[in-house]
Amino acid sequence: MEMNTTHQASGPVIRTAGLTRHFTRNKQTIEAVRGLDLEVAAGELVAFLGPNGAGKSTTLRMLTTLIAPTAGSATVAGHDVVRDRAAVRRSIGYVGQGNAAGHQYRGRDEIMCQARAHGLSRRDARTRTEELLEAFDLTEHADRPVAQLSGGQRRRLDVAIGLVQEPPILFLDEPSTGLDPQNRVNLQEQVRRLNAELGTTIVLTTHYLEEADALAGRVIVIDHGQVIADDRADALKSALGDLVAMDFASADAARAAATRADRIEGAQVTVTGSHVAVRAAFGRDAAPTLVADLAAAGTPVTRIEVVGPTLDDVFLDLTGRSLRETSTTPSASTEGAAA
Ligand SMILES: Nc1ncnc2c1ncn2[C@@H]1O[C@H](COP(=O)(O)OP(=O)(O)OP(=O)(O)O)[C@@H](O)[C@H]1O
Repeated sequence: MEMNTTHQASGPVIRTAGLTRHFTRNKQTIEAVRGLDLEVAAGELVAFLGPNGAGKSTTLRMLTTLIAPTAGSATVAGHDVVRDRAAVRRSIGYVGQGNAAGHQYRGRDEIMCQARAHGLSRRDARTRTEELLEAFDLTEHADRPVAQLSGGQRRRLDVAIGLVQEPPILFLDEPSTGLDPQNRVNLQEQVRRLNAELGTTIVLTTHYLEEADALAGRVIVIDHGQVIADDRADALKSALGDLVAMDFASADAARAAATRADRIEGAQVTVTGSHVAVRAAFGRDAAPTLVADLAAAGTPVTRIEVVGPTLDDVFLDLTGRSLRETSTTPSASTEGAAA
C-alpha cells in the first residue's frame, strides 16, 4: 500500500472524562462503561484488551458517536462526541464488529465505491482499490459477490473498506476476529504500517492476548467497564515479573526452599505441596543462584521451569481470573466457511 502523507502528531486527540454508559435490560441497569478517564495522543497505537462484555465496544461506539454517553464527556480530534458529531465523524474511520459490506456487490466494487465517495478520482480509486485488495489477500476473490465470501474474507473486506480514506484517527472493533492466523498477521502488519508510515492514531479492541502483545503499543486493560491497567505491553509484563516454578522431593524441602526464595527482592512465593512458585521481577536472573543455594542447603530442586510473564498473567494478577477463560474463544476460524 502506498502511503505518502503523514498526519501531524501533537497532543491528545482522544480525551474522555468520566465517560459512562448504562443500558437497561429487563428493568436491570447494566453499567457497561463506568467513568472512563483516558487520553490518547496523536499517532498512538492503542489496544483495548478485555474479556467479552468488558465494555470495549460500547466505549468505541461512544467515541465514534454511534451511541451517546449516559454521563461524562469525550472529545475526538478536538470535537465533542455529542455536540459535534458530524465533525467527529469527518475525522475518523470506523470498522465495527458486523459486516458492513452489502451482499449483492462484488468486493472490488465495494472498495471502489467507498474510494469514490471519499473524493478520489476514478483512476486513484482504482489504484487504491487494487492496493487494498492485494494487501488483504483479496485479489482473487474480488470479482465474487460479497455474499459468497467466507466470514474471514468478508472481515478482511470490511477492514480494507475502513482504510480507504486513510483517516487521521481509526477505530477498529475486534478487527481480527474470525481471521485465520496468517491473515491476522497480515492485518496486524497493515495496522502497524498505517500507524508508522502515516502517523494514523489507531484504537482497536481485542480479546486476543497475542494481538495486544504483538502490536506492542499501549495496552489498556478493561474489565467490568473500568480501566484496570494502562501501559506498554512489555512494561505491564515486566512489572509482574517472571515465574520460577520448582518441584522438590518433599513438602518439607519445598517449605525450606520457599523460605530461601522469600529473600529475593519483591518475590511473591506460593507453596503447594512439594511445588513452589516464585514470581519475581528478575526471576530469570535470580534462578541459577537460588538453585545452587538450595542444592548446597540439602534441598535440591528436582524440576525447574522459568516462564516469562504473558498479558494473561497480568490480567490474572489484576482480577484473579484468566482472560483466556473469561473470553469465549472464537471458533478457530471462519475462513473458508463459504468459500
Ligand atoms: N444495546 C445494548 N443493550 C443492553 N446491553 C448492552 C447493549 N450493548 C452492550 N450491552 C452490555 O454492556 C456490556 C458491555 O458490552 P460491550 O459490547 O461493550 O463489551 P465488549 O468488551 O465489547 O465485549 P465483546 O468482546 O463481546 O464485544 C455487556 O454486559 C453487554 O451485554
